[in-house]
Amino acid sequence: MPGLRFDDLSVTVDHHTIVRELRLDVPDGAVVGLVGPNGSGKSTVLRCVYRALAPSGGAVLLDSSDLATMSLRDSARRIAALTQENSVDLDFTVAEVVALGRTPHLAGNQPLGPRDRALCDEAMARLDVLHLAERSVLSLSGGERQRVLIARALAQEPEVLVLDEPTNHLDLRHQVELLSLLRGAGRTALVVVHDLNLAAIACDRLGVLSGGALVASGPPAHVLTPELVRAVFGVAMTVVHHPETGVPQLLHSLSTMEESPDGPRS
Ligand SMILES: Nc1ncnc2c1ncn2[C@@H]1O[C@H](COP(=O)(O)OP(=O)(O)OP(=O)(O)O)[C@@H](O)[C@H]1O
Repeated sequence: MPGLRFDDLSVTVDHHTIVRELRLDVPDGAVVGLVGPNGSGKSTVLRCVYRALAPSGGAVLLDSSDLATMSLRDSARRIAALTQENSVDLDFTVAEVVALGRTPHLAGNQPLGPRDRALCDEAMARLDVLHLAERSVLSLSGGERQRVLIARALAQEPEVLVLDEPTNHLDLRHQVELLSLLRGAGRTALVVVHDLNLAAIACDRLGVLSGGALVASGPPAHVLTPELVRAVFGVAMTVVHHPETGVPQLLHSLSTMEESPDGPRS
């Protein structure tokens, strides 16, 4: 079961509590989705995993060890992140950006070895960017860049993948390919997903955040009820089940928006 564990994690910034006593497990090999409205604390939780933020209370445990007790280099070897802040503003080639994923495994200025190169090539092939290897990342489309950054995370060979909205910018085929890859990789992953239907397909379990607190967690079929979606997102949805897989999917129409006291929201 060890993987990632949030042990009463709290984050307070400027006397404002953004994440409140989060208890959630991401079991070894499982894909867990974090969902919730804008500003509910999802990215903040991820930041504590890739250590851009330190918890104000509680801890994040990796294989039962508190991340705060590990060196940054050690956790960087074990955890790869695709973040909202990831930027590729420098004029690097795709191959160079993906190679950065190997940095935590290399000593000093040690160059890439044959195994490092093979891992980078494999990651680029899996994300369908191998043909772009020599292109400048500055010349790529948004979806191509996103795939390059995910390839970099995979090339790192992490124990845990932390992905903040990985399907952003991706077209339908690349969304499906990425989610299949995540499902098939057998790698522990914590993923922020806005699209509840994609989350239901891709994740073994979901954690629902609202106002910084975990309000539900469990398999998508247990969590994604019309009542929960209405309470957390303020939208009335119809839940149907995929005829072959049984996975829940949410249907909505604009007429199902909750009415505000002033009338329907525009
Ligand atoms: N450094 C900070 N100082 C003050 N407030 C912050 C800081 N970082 C985050 N917040 C606030 O904490 C809340 C949670 O932010 P967070 O980015 O974790 O939300 P989120 O669920 O990922 O949102 P979204 O779906 O919009 O990406 C927001 O209201 C945000 O404005």
